[in-house]
Amino acid sequence: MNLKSFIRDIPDFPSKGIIFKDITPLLKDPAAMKLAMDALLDLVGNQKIDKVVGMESRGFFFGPLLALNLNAGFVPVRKPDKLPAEKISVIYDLEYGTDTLEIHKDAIQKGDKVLIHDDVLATGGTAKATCELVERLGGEIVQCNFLMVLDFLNGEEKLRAYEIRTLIHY
Ligand SMILES: O=P(O)(O)OC[C@H]1O[C@H](OP(=O)(O)OP(=O)(O)O)[C@H](O)[C@@H]1O
Ligand SMILES: Nc1ncnc2[nH]cnc12
Repeated sequence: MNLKSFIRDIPDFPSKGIIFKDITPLLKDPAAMKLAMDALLDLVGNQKIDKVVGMESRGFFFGPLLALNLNAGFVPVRKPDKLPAEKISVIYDLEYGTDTLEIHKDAIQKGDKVLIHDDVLATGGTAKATCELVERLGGEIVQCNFLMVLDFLNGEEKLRAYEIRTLIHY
């Protein structure tokens, strides 16, 4: 089974010139989901993880599954004004605009070993911003893992300080 065959291109979404990589065909197929989850877990190996941090919204699909399998907690990093308790924020650049991300102040303990997970690494703005939030709270980033990376956007350049692992390259 080839995971790439479960990811479809949607041209000009969400704006003209963007080829959107849609993972909903993968999500609706249980065998493909299991294959992707097991492969993401293999990327982590037996490294100790205390918290899996997933970014809104597509980091929420696999993030909690990875956390359960790693015997770790799951921490959501969310778009503005969604988290209810005390939080910190960071502004970041997207392939198509800018946005803000937030995390609860009590989500990470000092010294927590953290796995960052998202579906796509594009320009790297989202992942870099998330790493900054985690580190401001004292977390240690063990790995950032992604279902796919859009190599032509050079996101890995922004994340040179971290271990980056990805299942699929475009
Ligand atoms: O590497 P970057 O250029 O930062 O882009 C990657 C991010 O863009 C997408 O999320 P988006 O902000 O579109 O939000 P969504 O998951 O809610 O659709 C994707 O799920 C990543 O989080
Ligand atoms: N081209 C793309 N497809 C899906 N998600 C994205 N996030 C940023 N760029 C993307």
